[in-house]
Amino acid sequence: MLKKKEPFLIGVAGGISSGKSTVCKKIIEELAKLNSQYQKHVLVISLDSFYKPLSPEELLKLERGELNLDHPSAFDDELAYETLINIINGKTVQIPLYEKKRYTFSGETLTVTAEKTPDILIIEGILVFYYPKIRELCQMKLFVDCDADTRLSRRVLRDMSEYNRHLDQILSYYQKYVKPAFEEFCLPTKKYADVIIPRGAENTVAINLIVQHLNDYLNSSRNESPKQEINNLLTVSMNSQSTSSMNSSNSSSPNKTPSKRTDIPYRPH
Ligand SMILES: Nc1ncnc2c1ncn2[C@@H]1O[C@H](COP(=O)(O)OP(=O)(O)O)[C@@H](O)[C@H]1O
Ligand SMILES: O=c1ccn([C@@H]2O[C@H](COP(=O)(O)O)[C@@H](O)[C@H]2O)c(=O)[nH]1
Repeated sequence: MLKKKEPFLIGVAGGISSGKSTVCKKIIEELAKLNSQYQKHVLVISLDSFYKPLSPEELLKLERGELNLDHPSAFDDELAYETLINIINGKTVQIPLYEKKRYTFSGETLTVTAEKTPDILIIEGILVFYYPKIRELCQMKLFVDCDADTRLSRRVLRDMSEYNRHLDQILSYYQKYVKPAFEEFCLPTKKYADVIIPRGAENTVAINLIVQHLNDYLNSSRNESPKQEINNLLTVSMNSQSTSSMNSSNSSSPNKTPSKRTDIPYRPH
């Protein structure tokens, strides 16, 4: 068997509740529709998996609404970068799954082995394009655009119905941290996007263009054997189902490699 091509890395950024996870799922669904004998594996990782664990003191601060989880310092971007590099290099990695509701890791991990190296790897999160090393690793950068009112109303609904949070707590946290962090750290990264997607997954024109580009890339991956068919959409995230893994497929076709990336550092075991 010939060596498998390294994964094509897509970054998906956008404000809170802008529809990042939904766009990822839609891309996966549409890719799967372009069905043929070559099964393709798409892995979605959430930047949530790289939240820095909170100490008991920090948890108390969070309870008092005094800890900013929307700030770049809340994430271990170096660990996120190394994990992406290791997946790209076909190393086995453990990705911890995060539970937003409880502000902590679930204790479960997703193991990505060399055999399970994806054809397409997606990293999604509010600050994916904030960190230069992660941003520069992405071969396709998508920014999901959504107005602030819609995002806030979705956030209120989610936090109240799924996380049992109180309205006054949600709104004060939003005003104090979420909105300023969006304006200072997330929105300015929109300029790095290759594609800005208004209306998120509803934007079928944008989704179809993206899927077509990915399908061209997948069709150029001729140096591999057909993979076994796995289940369609295996959701592994404990929060908003943002870390998910699935197979899609493509037909055989021409050799075309849209990849821009040439300098992936090699990380030994
Ligand atoms: N285009 C859309 N139209 C209507 N509702 C949407 C749309 N995209 C996402 N949603 C809903 O908004 C909420 C947040 O979407 P999600 O994809 O989880 O956002 P994010 O990953 O950016 O936090 C979910 O309840 C989702 O079903
Ligand atoms: O434990 C946590 C960590 C973060 N959050 C909030 O989530 C949003 C970002 O999530 P999206 O899915 O991208 O909308 C951010 O505003 C954090 O404050 C949380 O609720 N719990």
